[in-house]
This record gives sequence, C-alpha cells and structure tokens, in this order.
Amino acid sequence: MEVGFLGLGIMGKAMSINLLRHGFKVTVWNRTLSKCDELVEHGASIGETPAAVVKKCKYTIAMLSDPSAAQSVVFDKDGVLEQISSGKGYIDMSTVDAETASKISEAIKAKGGDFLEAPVSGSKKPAEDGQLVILAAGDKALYDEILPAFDVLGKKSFYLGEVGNGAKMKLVVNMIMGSMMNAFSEGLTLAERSGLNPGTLLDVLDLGAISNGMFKLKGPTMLKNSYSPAFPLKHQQKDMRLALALGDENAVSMPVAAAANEAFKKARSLGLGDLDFSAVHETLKALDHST
Ligand SMILES: NC(=O)C1=CN([C@@H]2O[C@H](COP(=O)(O)OP(=O)(O)OC[C@H]3O[C@@H](n4cnc5c(N)ncnc54)[C@H](OP(=O)(O)O)[C@@H]3O)[C@@H](O)[C@H]2O)C=CC1
Ligand SMILES: O=CCCC(=O)O
Repeated sequence: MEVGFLGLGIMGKAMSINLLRHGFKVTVWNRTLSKCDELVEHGASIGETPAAVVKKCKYTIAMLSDPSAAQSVVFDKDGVLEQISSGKGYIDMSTVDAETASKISEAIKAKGGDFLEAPVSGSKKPAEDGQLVILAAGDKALYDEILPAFDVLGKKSFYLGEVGNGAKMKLVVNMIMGSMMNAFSEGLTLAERSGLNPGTLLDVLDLGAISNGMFKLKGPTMLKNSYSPAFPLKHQQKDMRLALALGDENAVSMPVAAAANEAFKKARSLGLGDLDFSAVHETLKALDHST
C-alpha cells in the first residue's frame, strides 16, 4: 500500500518509519523539509508540498502540532485541498478540536475526497513500536480501507462514528492525563519535602489501586529532573485548553482540569514548553518555599 505522510515531528517520524518497516511505500513531507532526509534513508520518497504528496498518493496521513498547523496544511497555498479529489482519502491523526476536524472534513468532502480524523493515545515509544490506540471517526469506507495501516501503527483502533467524536475522545483522555500528571507531581514533591523517599513512593504506588503506566514510565525520570520530550508540554497544554473549551460548550465544570491547565501554562511561561509534559514538575520547584 502507498501512503503519503505529512508532519515528521516526534510522532510522525516514528509512525512513518514504522510504516516503511512494514513494507508500505511512503511519500513524506515536512514544513522543515530537511527533516525528510532521515526518512529517505529508511526508504521514503519526498513530496515537495502537501499538494504534491496528495497528488501522488491515494491515501495521505497527517500528524501535525495543533489546529492551526492542521488547517494550514490543508487550506494554504500548495495545500491538501489543491489535489484532493474523488477516490482519495485524507486521514488527520493530529490532536485537534472537533470544530477543526469538522472544518477540514467539510472542505475535503466538498472536493469529493474522503476524510477520517484519527487522533491517537500513546506517545513516542508506542509510536515506534506500533502500539498506539487509534480513535477514528468519519468516512467508514475510508476507515475500512486504511485499516492495514492502522494495524501497523496501533494495537487497537476504535471507530467512533461522526467526525468530531475522535477529537472529543482524545481531549477527554488527555484532560484526565494532564490532571493526573499534576496530582502525581504534587505527590512526589510532598513526599520529598516531608522527608520521605520519593523512590519508595513510586514502589508503593505501583502496588496499589492507582498503579498505572504513566506513573511507572515518568516517575523515575521526574525524580532525576530529566524531561527529554516524548510528549511536548506545549502540546499537553494545548490539549488542556481544548478540553476546557469542550467543557465550556457542554457546561461541564472542571476545576481540577482548570488548575492543571494553569500549571502547564506556568511551565510554558518558564520556557519548558518543548520539554516533556512531565516537566510541569518543575513549576512546583519554581514556587517560593521560604516560609
Ligand atoms: N508526542 C506525543 O506523545 C503525542 C502527540 N500527539 C499529538 O500529535 C501531534 C504531533 O505531535 P508531536 O509529533 O509530538 O509534535 P512535534 O512538535 O514533534 O511535531 C509537530 C509537527 O507539526 C509540524 N508543524 C507545526 N506547525 C506547522 C505549520 N504551521 N505548518 C506545517 N507543519 C507544522 C512540525 O513541522 P516542523 O518540523 O517544520 O516544525 C512537525 O512536523 C500533536 O497534535 C500532538 O498533540 C498525540 C499523541 C502523543
Ligand atoms: O497526546 C499524547 C498522549 C501521550 C500518551 O498517551 O502517553
């Protein structure tokens, strides 16, 4: 199967290498074109623009930073819309809000193309290992056609119905994750400041009812103040912001998520946006503890 791939950031690079490893022919494009070179070493071809990729490929996947990037790649000059047509499918796996996904969907369909939103749960390592959880919604026929690619990229795919449901599911999941990360970070700091060994706290947590993969993965690196980015903090804050907007629309009060969003914003203001989202831990250290 031949696919196009737009966006070679942390996730897009890992996902497209994975597709190449499994025998897919992949044509890549990235805004910073030099990032395509490594993919060529893995067997990819380069498309000079998003439009060129869509012209060449029946299916094109995108993995871009945020709503603004997702729209720019579709609507701007040399964008996806210039070449999408009947018989072609566009699959946007970026984390965006439902409104953005719907706007892109309507534009693609107006040109006769098929559209699927398919944001993912799982980070850099699951992307490398083909262990993502795919939250797809949109054209069911396109979903069925692209399943061989989803089967390589993920360990499980959900088809959630109409466009917008994938974005909403993803935002709910990441809202919970961002809130949990803040509670975890406060717990680690409280343990340390009250004279406990935070490493022992990790062992205790791991044996109890709130044991989970995120604590297990991030705890040891947080204790070493090591925040090499798997999931950049700026994207987690974007997801909190979009989830809070979804809460506004539905009159759902989310004080815990709102507080977590403030912590991620604080972290961004401290220049930590490009580090892993676990760097929110540093905001606690930045507070004045002199009293
Ligand atoms: N990292 C993770 O663990 C996960 C991330 N996600 C989501 O996946 C998406 C990608 O994440 P990730 O790979 O980590 O992000 P990165 O920041 O590593 O990569 C972002 C990509 O978007 C491109 N981009 C940014 N702005 C524009 C623009 N205006 N026009 C065109 N391209 C643009 C970047 O291009 P350039 O190289 O030129 O800057 C790059 O290819 C995000 O929506 C994120 O929320 C979902 C699950 C997990
Ligand atoms: O959007 C990013 C999600 C990261 C994860 O699920 O570990």
